[in-house]
Amino acid sequence: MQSPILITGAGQRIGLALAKSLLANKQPLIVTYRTRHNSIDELEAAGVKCIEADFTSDEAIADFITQLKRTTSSLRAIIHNASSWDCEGNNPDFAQLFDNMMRIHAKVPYLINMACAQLLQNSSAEHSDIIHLTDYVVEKGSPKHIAYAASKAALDNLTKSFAAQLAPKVKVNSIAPSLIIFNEHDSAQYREKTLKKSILGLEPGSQEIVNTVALLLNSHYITGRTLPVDGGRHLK
Ligand SMILES: NC(=O)C1=CN([C@@H]2O[C@H](COP(=O)(O)OP(=O)(O)OC[C@H]3O[C@@H](n4cnc5c(N)ncnc54)[C@H](OP(=O)(O)O)[C@@H]3O)[C@@H](O)[C@H]2O)C=CC1
Ligand SMILES: Nc1nc2c(c(=O)[nH]1)N=C([C@H](O)[C@@H](O)CO)CN2
Repeated sequence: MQSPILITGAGQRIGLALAKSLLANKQPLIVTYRTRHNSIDELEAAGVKCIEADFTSDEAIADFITQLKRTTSSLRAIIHNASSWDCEGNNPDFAQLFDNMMRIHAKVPYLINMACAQLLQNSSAEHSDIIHLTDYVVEKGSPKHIAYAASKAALDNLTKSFAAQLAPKVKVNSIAPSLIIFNEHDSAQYREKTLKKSILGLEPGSQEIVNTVALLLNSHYITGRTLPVDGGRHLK
């Protein structure tokens, strides 16, 4: 029996695309969701263990970990996807924003990884994986998303530490996307400006991350690294 893969924040967009792709390959899944999108009903009907988790406090994180450990004794992989793309322009309470960004992007992955290392070791697969979804802005910062970028940089650093600590059984890597999919509310002006930020100039869609996750899951020799998925944005 294959050990399940855990995906956090799988109710929509990239996380949901990852869940659907892995499910299509008969991979057992456990997902977290905050909002009960219709997609969660569909995943549940398809046999996915869906755990409600709004990671807004240490207690909520601990409660999720307790539920997870009641659900499985092993894990093939953990994909830390849950994220909030919030910014200083939307939040005058910078202290609260900073705490929220650090919690969802660094504290949640840190605490789950610390608590679940043995579950990953228990997998019957040759390797287990932790995959952190970071962001291109780890490389250069982001003047309009300062706390967000710093929190993703913290997550990037966790990749290196956990890779060293959990080798050789567990590989730990980051995927650092730039634009993958726009949000529904993004204006035509924002879309045009954003597409010009990379030298490939396109909105690739979630499949690009699905492919990158598959590459990492099938690798036997990549760990402690970041795979950039950014259309050559660094060359602009
Ligand atoms: N989309 C893109 O172009 C890019 C994405 N990335 C990264 O890729 C990953 C996936 O991106 P995308 O699909 O756009 O992500 P979303 O912005 O759609 O968020 C993913 C999920 O995270 C959940 N979430 C947010 N806050 C919390 C919380 N406090 N507790 C629990 N769950 C929470 C959301 O729940 P709910 O459904 O309730 O809102 C949502 O379903 C993210 O880590 C993102 O930072 C990086 C660069 C570009
Ligand atoms: N949690 C999220 N993080 C990010 C998103 C998003 O929609 N949700 N979007 C981006 C942008 O696409 C950016 O990469 C390009 O403007 C970044 N992070």
